[in-house]
Amino acid sequence: MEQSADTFAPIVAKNLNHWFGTGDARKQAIWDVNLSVAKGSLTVLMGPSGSGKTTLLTLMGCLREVQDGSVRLLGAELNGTTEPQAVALRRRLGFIFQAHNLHESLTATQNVLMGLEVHGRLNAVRQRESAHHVLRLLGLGDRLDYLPANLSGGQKQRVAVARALVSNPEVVFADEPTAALDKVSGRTVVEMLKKLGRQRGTTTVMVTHDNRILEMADRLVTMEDGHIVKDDKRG
Ligand SMILES: Nc1ncnc2c1ncn2[C@@H]1O[C@H](COP(=O)(O)OP(=O)(O)OP(=O)(O)O)[C@@H](O)[C@H]1O
Repeated sequence: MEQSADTFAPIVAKNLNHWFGTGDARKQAIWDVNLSVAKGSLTVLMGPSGSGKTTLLTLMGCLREVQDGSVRLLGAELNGTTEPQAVALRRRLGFIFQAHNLHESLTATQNVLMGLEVHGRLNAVRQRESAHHVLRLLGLGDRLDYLPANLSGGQKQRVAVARALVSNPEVVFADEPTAALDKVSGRTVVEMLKKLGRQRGTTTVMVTHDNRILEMADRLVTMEDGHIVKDDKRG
């Protein structure tokens, strides 16, 4: 049997549509989106406010029910998936949202889901070591025991990045992860994601308006009014 690149792609969206609201208020936010994301790559979703970037990211990230069309994530079809299957799948993912705030377009439950996934594979000491290791890589080695109230916005954001990466996720979904960061820490975060892509095959899909990140992406996907209007693969 012939196997296309899609067979091995960690994320494949096909003929994906999504609506919000009901009756007269029903509005289509995603229109016939087709997207296959290669393992180990860093893909940026860009486009104007309201163009559907976050909706697409959360559909691909198993944080929103697929209404119409298909999303295959790490080999599993998300359309019609059960909650236990979704929970098992989310354990293999990392989410970096503007996480010290709640994300406005997600429900409280969806926000909590991002932080709740518990990884029981390591004992407490190893977990602590891993957490310290990632925090140090992100330049927070001297802030290990600080409470969030005593951290700056950028430091809190880097803690959120560490939280997402400590479990070695296979796919990372990030929504404006560098918005609260200065130039150097923004670059550190993206370089870390790229390094994880090279070394471990970690795949990242990121929504960003941050021009500083665009040059580091392997692929720039532009959305307008719920459609993919441009798909620029580099390298
Ligand atoms: N929970 C919701 N209920 C109703 N409409 C929604 C909901 N979430 C998003 N929308 C609508 O869907 C469309 C796409 O929104 P989405 O948040 O995906 O866009 P975006 O490109 O991520 O925008 P931004 O850059 O401002 O975050 C918009 O018209 C938005 O108003």
